[in-house]
Amino acid sequence: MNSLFFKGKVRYPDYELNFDLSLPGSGITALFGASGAGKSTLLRAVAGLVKPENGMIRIKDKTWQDDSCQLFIPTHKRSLGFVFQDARLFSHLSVTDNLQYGMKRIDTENRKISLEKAVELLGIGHLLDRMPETLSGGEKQRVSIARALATSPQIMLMDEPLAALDMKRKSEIIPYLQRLNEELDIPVLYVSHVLEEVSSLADHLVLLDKGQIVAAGKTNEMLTRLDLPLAYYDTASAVIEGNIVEEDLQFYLSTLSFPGGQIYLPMGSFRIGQKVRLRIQARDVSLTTEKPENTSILNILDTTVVNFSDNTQGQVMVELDAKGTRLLSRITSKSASILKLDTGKPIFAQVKGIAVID
Ligand SMILES: Nc1ncnc2c1ncn2[C@@H]1O[C@H](COP(=O)(O)OP(=O)(O)OP(=O)(O)O)[C@@H](O)[C@H]1O
Repeated sequence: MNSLFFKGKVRYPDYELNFDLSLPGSGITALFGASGAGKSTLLRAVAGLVKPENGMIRIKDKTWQDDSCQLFIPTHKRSLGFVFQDARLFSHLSVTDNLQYGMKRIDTENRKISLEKAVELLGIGHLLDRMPETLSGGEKQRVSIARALATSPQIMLMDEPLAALDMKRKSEIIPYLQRLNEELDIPVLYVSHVLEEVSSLADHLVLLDKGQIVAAGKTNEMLTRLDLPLAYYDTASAVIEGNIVEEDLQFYLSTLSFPGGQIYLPMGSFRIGQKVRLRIQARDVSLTTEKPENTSILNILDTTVVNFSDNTQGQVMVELDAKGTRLLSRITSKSASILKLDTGKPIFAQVKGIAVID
């Protein structure tokens, strides 16, 4: 039973959250939605901090709540690591003592992640003797994540862990979260309302709105679905994953291969074989029916039109298929008319800008 299963209803005087979700038991799953959508409430229901009605909360082979047999495991007996927006470290304890505090509560046989491993994964070895008040916001948050990890939890629950940090600190922490995801087999539920954060980190995405689950699925499929609002954000983008297969020292370019083709990237510090995730914004993809020659745009992908949106203020969003990988392109409706856009039509996607995520 390698999956997560959450079902139930949480009722407040002016609000109701309904959920019935089956999610993969590994990777980062983002709970995404506007303020008040119910993301934190769902996380709290998983943690047992609120008790959903008709509830079922199952983490792989462990059942934490099953109302059909009056089972409810209280929060302190659930093996979970909770990370909040503010780090909530014990101010009178050093970093080491903060880390040990959580760990000591776990029986020796259940300690699967050593303190050293948690310290190494979050890169906080140089901070161990410091007191929390001497740490930056980003450092505090890394300690707080390490403290949660050191309890060897069956699941990590993160409630907007980067929200209190500025952009620079955010981008410093994201690689640690990615590493944690690659190296440990602990599922993470990650609450966020920032699309870029979700597309950088999440393998799966649950979209919530006004207490309802709108849709759930793999991140790129969700980002590029034209029937969901994510494709209409100003920063709407697709996320692709591939491997670095070649380096061109003359032109200082690396080639990334993914199922939909090849992409050239500035060489940077990639190594051959490295897995790389890229974000391609819809506004950076233009379309042409003829394969362009003599163009300064290096990345041209062979695609098919899957679907396109109605004309909204002169703009059309186009969903493209590059041999199984979905991309988005935002063009003007005049361009759509010139291109005689139609579903199933083969078309070349010219990618003008790419952001390397990791
Ligand atoms: N203890 C409570 N009592 C009454 N209403 C509550 C309680 N906790 C949350 N709510 C309401 O439930 C709704 C969902 O809140 P929740 O915090 O889950 O949303 P969210 O999606 O996490 O939003 P945000 O991004 O603003 O944190 C809100 O309308 C909120 O006012």
